Amino acid sequence: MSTPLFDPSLISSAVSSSLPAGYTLRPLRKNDYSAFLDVLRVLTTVGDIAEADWSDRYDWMAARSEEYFVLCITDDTDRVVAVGSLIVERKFLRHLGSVAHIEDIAVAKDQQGKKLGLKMIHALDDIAEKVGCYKAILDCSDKNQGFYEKCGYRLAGVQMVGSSSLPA
Ligand SMILES: CC(=O)SCCNC(=O)CCNC(=O)[C@H](O)C(C)(C)COP(=O)(O)OP(=O)(O)OC[C@H]1O[C@@H](n2cnc3c(N)ncnc32)[C@H](O)[C@@H]1OP(=O)(O)O
Repeated sequence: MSTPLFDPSLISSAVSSSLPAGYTLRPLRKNDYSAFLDVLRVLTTVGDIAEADWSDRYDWMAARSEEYFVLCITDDTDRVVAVGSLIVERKFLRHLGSVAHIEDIAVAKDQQGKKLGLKMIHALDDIAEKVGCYKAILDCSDKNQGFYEKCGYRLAGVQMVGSSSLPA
């Protein structure tokens, strides 16, 4: 079994124990390569990522294990069925406060509707609190607003995208 991306003790035992029988919450591991990327494809374009490039990116995140928290939910066969990330942004304001950014939430199509997305958000919220973030924020499309409201989030502000040549 490969080393987890971050300290597994940060994962809420209350959320873990509320998953359906046989499902587990755990940090991303390097050997999740194709399974993790397959779930992410439910969300958006991932592209063809060579295993060596995956490995380099994984190592880069692992070297920043107090900033990058990538979580997986696995089923009773250890298949990755849901993924989600929390990135900690360190600031000067709020007495050197930190903000948690919730990113890249995806549940495999055949596993949606089992509250796995909700549990993923609750587990990430719990990590945000444990590592001392003063708030957790995310961007989502209109069609997912209701999901995040069910997770306890509320609409606040407007997302703006720059007009530069950067792809959206
Ligand atoms: C910050 C970001 O990453 S935004 C990107 C979000 N990801 C995607 O759009 C990828 C494709 N979609 C998915 O992977 C999933 O459908 C998710 C993550 C949106 C939801 O995950 P699921 O596990 O299917 O949802 P879950 O079963 O936890 O639903 C929890 C509650 O939200 C509701 N819900 C789920 N999706 C939606 C939605 N799009 N709109 C409104 N309500 C929703 C459910 O009905 C449920 O309500 P209930 O408690 O009253 O029964």
